[in-house]
Amino acid sequence: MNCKYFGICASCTLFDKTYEEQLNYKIQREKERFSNFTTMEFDIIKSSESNFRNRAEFRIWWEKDADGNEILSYAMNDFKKNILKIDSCEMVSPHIKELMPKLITKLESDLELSYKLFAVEFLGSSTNDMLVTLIYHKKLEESWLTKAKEIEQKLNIKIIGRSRKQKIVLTNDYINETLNIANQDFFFAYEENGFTQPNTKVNIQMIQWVLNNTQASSKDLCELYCGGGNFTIPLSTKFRKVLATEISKTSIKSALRNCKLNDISTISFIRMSAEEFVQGLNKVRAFNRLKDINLDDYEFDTIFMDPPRSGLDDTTRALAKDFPNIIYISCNPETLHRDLEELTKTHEIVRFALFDQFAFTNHIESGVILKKIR
Ligand SMILES: C[S@@+](CC[C@H](N)C(=O)[O-])C[C@H]1O[C@@H](n2cnc3c(N)ncnc32)[C@H](O)[C@@H]1O
Repeated sequence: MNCKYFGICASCTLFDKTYEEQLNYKIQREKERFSNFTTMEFDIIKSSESNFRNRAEFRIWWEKDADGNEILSYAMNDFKKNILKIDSCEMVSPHIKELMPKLITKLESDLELSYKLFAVEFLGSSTNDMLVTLIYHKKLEESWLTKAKEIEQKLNIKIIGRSRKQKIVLTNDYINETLNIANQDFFFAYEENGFTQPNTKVNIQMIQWVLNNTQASSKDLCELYCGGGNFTIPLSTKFRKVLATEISKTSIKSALRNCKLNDISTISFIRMSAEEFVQGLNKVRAFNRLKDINLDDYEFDTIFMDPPRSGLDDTTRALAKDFPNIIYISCNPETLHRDLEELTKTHEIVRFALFDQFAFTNHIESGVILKKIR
């Protein structure tokens, strides 16, 4: 990657390798890790080599120049955990990269906007929508709002101001995204505080891979950890009905909005933790949140799970074993390996993919399709 901070900034831990070298290193590492389950060829989905992240967060660093003027810089940690001032980043999308210097110049020129500014978060879309969250260590007053509105208009972005117990939304708190999957446009609104996949091009290919490896079914899909419906909405085209659950209120709000945007009426989104949903489905406990859902109406043949780094808990793992088909997307190969120890007692792996969602870092996303054997 053509980055002047490569090897200094701690974000890209595999800085000493070319794109292909870092990818091959991760492929070999994961082949070895999962060799006790499968020796099949993995499907490999590559990232762009630079400018692939549609969200990014930077600290703000303050200092005085020789004339006593306040100078603002974006900052990251270096490998020794010291502050590293940066003026650009090769990981972020072209839109974020282009906006970074313009924004810092505007912020720096106005004390109302720059004073006690602590961090900046960018959330962009491939349709060029851009949400910028400015995080402060001070109470935001009406005077801040006026100034923030000015740069919102000048830079054609949406601004949110955050401080302790304060969230000020100037226009709205989401961005619009359109993903073209299998020649069909799917529409999403990504909430500022909800989970979104960081690498849009790899995300599109992950969804595509899941669709390619899912047979159209006259039965139903059960999804856990559904976020804002990133997989749910395209995948719903393959099933009669979908029941999808997720712990975050923000993500469920986003999922419901996304369903409307795509005019889909076959999905029910419920805010529940995976652990609670297992209790509800097994009728161990009654939940008010499930009162409008007749669980007996569903005839599930597939479970789709995209859990956080901690992977599945014991009860969710046990539940998954009852389904004929399991689709498991994982951002942590260690917990995926642990979960497969159990899932492969009843299911066989029929397809395995590695998605290089986090290029130049040690992280890699995996996808596994399992079918019931007994
Ligand atoms: C890796 S994200 C996947 C989201 C979605 N599949 C996507 O592609 O955007 C994991 C999601 O699990 C949710 N989550 C975390 N812990 C959970 C739990 N115990 N039960 C249900 N959902 C949980 C998070 O809020 C997050 O939205």
